[in-house]
Amino acid sequence: MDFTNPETVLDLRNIRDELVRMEDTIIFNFIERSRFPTCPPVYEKERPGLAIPNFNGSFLDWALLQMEMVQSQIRRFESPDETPFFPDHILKPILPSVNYPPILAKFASQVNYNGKIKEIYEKEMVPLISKYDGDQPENYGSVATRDIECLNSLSRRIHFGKFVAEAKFQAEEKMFTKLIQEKDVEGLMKSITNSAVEEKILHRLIRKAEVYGIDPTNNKGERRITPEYLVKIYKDFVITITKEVEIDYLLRRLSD
Ligand SMILES: C=C(O[C@@H]1C=C(C(=O)O)C=C[C@H]1O)C(=O)O
Repeated sequence: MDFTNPETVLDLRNIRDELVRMEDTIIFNFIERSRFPTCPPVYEKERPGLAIPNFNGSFLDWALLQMEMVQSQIRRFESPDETPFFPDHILKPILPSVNYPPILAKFASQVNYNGKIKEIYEKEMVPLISKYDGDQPENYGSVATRDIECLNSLSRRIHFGKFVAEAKFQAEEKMFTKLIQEKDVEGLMKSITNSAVEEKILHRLIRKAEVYGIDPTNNKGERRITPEYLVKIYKDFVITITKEVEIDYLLRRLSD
């Protein structure tokens, strides 16, 4: 997949191959996060002892914002597959523009589900992937660093739904145009859903969690990530929100 060559990006086989590859990134980021407890103060706004001057947000919010401000200056968010959590705060790149050819509709950057992704990650995923429910102040920096890696990999995977939607729209433009004009959300959901692909993903995740999630030298049988939790995260959140992105993108597509 080469973002300077739109044909390679809008080939659904290439997109699905990239989604498979992203599974490994997400699983290994979860494994790294699973070394630490939940550390609730990291996610609390204006937590006493963690208060950051002149900033209204949590310790994680502050760390994520700083990271995005730095990475925006090295051109990260020029890439069509990167979506910021703080779009109003990214800075002008210090590198010359790559001038990627247009791949998605002009409104694509407005389809941003990072607020929802971050809320679900903090409330639903962190309790499932953390070592235990507890606090470890000496590791707040490590926890925020791991969380940022998890959030970025989840965001890229879920917002790939825009490429999936564009590829599907171009492959069946007449059918999707009718559904969009009729604002038939149910019909759109039915048309974009491929249950066989989803089932294959969930079965593969179980195998990957069984293989990656256990230290073969660990004779206590301790797991670093459970297959059940990984399937729940993908089924209830990752795939579900990816399809919301697809529908949102398609409902706007005729405005391009
Ligand atoms: C991503 C696609 O669209 C839908 C979403 C999927 C997912 O998020 O994994 C998988 C299949 C489809 O139901 C696709 O068709 O590959």
